Amino acid sequence: MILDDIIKEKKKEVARLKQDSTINTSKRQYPVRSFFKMARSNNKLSIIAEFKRASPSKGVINADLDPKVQASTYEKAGASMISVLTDTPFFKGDMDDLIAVRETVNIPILNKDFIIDPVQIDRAYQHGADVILLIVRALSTEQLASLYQHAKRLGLEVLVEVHDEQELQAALDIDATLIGINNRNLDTFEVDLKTTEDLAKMLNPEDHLIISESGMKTTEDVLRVKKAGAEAILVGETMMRSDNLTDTFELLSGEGDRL
Ligand SMILES: O=C(O)c1ccccc1NCC(=O)[C@H](O)[C@H](O)COP(=O)(O)O
Repeated sequence: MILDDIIKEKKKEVARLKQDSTINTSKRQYPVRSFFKMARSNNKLSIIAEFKRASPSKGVINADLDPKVQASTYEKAGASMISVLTDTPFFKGDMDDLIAVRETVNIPILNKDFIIDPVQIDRAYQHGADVILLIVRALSTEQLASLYQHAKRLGLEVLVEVHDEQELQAALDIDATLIGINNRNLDTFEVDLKTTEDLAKMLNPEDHLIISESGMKTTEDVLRVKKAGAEAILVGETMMRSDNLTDTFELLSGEGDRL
């Protein structure tokens, strides 16, 4: 299973990070921005645009893009947040990508990685992330609760990612507010937007902000998850392959034609 392989690598990375004396949360130079407030004050769907060079399901997507150029274009095109994949072995990203994006834009930044230890949260915080990702599938109940609390203590928001009812219950048990419903099954890589339709029914929009993640390519895709209750979408591949991001944003806002 790919997630097991990724977590194996993360354990090695965490061991290295624990020896890294430059990780220090007091070194953060940026204010923490709230994605939740931004999305709630937005009277339309919020778009989270992802910087993702490669992925296990698609291989290399676009290895050569400059994170500063791409981030600046995302911000100008109307992104509410930028998700930066900082995993190297499987996604060909790194923390320098996040640092470059933080230096370039003013909107919130999500550090998309496979977090299993507080040291990864400290590193994300130090370098200017505003939101971190916790994938329920990758964590024990205890790890999920303690990593969530660690991030909240630093003032970060936490996107808690789920793919089925049991995982959603785990997210509800820790009182998560930002719920990412991943339409991609991380075992099979199959993408089904019905995942958002099914799980969103279990959530109360007053208490939870639903972010539909993965597999969105067309206006119809977006309208479908929006109708199911998503207030935000997280889009990687479609953004990274786009040669006209203004058009892509228009289409994914539900304001244009089929991509
Ligand atoms: O994208 C993958 O292949 C993948 C494989 C294993 C774990 C995570 C994976 N993706 C991370 C993501 O959640 C997506 O990058 C994100 O939702 C955007 O998806 P997409 O718009 O389909 O690129």
